[in-house]
Amino acid sequence: MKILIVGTGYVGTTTGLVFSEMGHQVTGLDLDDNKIQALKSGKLHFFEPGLDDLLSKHVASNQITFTKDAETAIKENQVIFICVGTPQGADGSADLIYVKNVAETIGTYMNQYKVIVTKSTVPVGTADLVSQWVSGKQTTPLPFDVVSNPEFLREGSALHDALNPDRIVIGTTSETARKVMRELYQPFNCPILETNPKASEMIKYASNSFLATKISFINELARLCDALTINVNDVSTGMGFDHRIGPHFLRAGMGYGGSCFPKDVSALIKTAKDHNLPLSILESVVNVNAEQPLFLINKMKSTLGGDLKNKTIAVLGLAFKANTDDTRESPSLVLINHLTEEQAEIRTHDPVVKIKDLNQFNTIEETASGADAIVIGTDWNDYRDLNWERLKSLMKQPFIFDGRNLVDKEKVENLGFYYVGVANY
Ligand SMILES: NC(=O)c1ccc[n+]([C@@H]2O[C@H](COP(=O)([O-])OP(=O)(O)OC[C@H]3O[C@@H](n4cnc5c(N)ncnc54)[C@H](O)[C@@H]3O)[C@@H](O)[C@H]2O)c1
Ligand SMILES: O=c1ccn([C@@H]2O[C@H](COP(=O)(O)OP(=O)(O)O[C@H]3O[C@H](CO)[C@@H](O)[C@H](O)[C@H]3O)[C@@H](O)[C@H]2O)c(=O)[nH]1
Repeated sequence: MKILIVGTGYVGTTTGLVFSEMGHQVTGLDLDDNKIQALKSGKLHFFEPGLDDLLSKHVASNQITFTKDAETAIKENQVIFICVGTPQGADGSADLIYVKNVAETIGTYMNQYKVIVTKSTVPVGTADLVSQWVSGKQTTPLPFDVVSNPEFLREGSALHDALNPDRIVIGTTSETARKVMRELYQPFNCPILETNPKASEMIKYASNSFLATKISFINELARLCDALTINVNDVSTGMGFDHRIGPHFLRAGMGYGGSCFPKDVSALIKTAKDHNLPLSILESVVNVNAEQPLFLINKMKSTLGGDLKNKTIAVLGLAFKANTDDTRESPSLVLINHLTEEQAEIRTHDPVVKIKDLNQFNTIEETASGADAIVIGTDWNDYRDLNWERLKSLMKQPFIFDGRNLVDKEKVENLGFYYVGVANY
């Protein structure tokens, strides 16, 4: 099949490469010239393990090509995937400006029947809006169908997740489009749910919101565990053995971040408010998440003598989680903001992310030099087993605040560190 992917970010690039791998002829379209130039030369413009090999392979064989030419790309492809961003708007809703722009561009240039597939995360009712936006730009009425096909991949394991999804959701009312989607997903060995566009759109928000709820649940419980000196990791493990609960997304830490959970939970809350049906559980999920970095800040204050003014804090990790260069809504950056408000001196490190103006150092040793405390901000494997003896000799005071419960507490305590995790006893 000939497939057009509009938006070559984390989702679009991964999706395009997975379809290339399945033998389809893929075109990636983006407005951003830098991204297109990089991708054309086989270079990934973001960090995502494993994806660069697949990119060079399929660029070399021409199984995937990249362009900025929307008109030609739309005319030449019958199946079009919309993979552009849907960031959080000022009122909490998903901003559909990029989706609208793509839909109108398709309407302007389409020359024959198209299957328009929305992979971006979009609120309930967007499939109807996409139809209106496409029709609104057509000068001669041409047939098309809109399909909702949400994406569930995670950054850091995007390729694995896209190749091995837990499920595929196809939301359409068109038999023709359904057949095309079935053929496209035929090689995948997972449940395929066929439903209408609205249910499909809701499944995506419900899934992310439920996962965020699990995280806020365990984070709030961690605060109680901490007060009772109970190891929350043991509690998660014990709960997780119950199949009805499951072991995943019960890791206590600094709260969830990233380009999805914060904005998607917020968008679902806004949808509910618009229908006068407040989602009180999700509102609490957001509140707990906003408070969570303060748990660590308060621990730091009480441990380091009441306040953090002029204390030198080495923050290890800037990405919102391990194995990505994405810092959108990163809990580590939220923590750094709090530390800055507390007038702490901050030194930072990340194996992949480079941010100007963040007093960043290339090595962990440099970052820790003269520090009153090390904070683990991201669960990078690189920080799991450090040369703690050496770091201790470089630090002013041997304090570790582990926002991810990553470090071996016993080991560092035996080396003379004072360790504080998130109810990690
Ligand atoms: N990142 C994830 O892990 C993930 C997972 C599942 C779903 N999603 C959803 O997928 C969507 C995309 O997310 P992302 O993280 O890949 O975003 P991204 O910001 O990495 O990429 C979006 C791309 O779209 C391009 N773009 C914007 N308008 C365009 C236009 N009119 N024509 C062509 N290109 C255009 C941008 O230049 C950018 O390269 C969002 O709705 C997101 O919620 C993301
Ligand atoms: O037990 C856990 C699991 C995750 N997190 C945090 O939660 C956030 C999100 O993590 P994760 O879900 O692994 O990353 P994303 O790439 O944001 O993926 C989520 O968001 C995507 C975009 O919608 C969806 O496609 C995925 O299914 C969904 O997992 C990160 O800050 C994690 O550190 C925790 O604090 N505790």
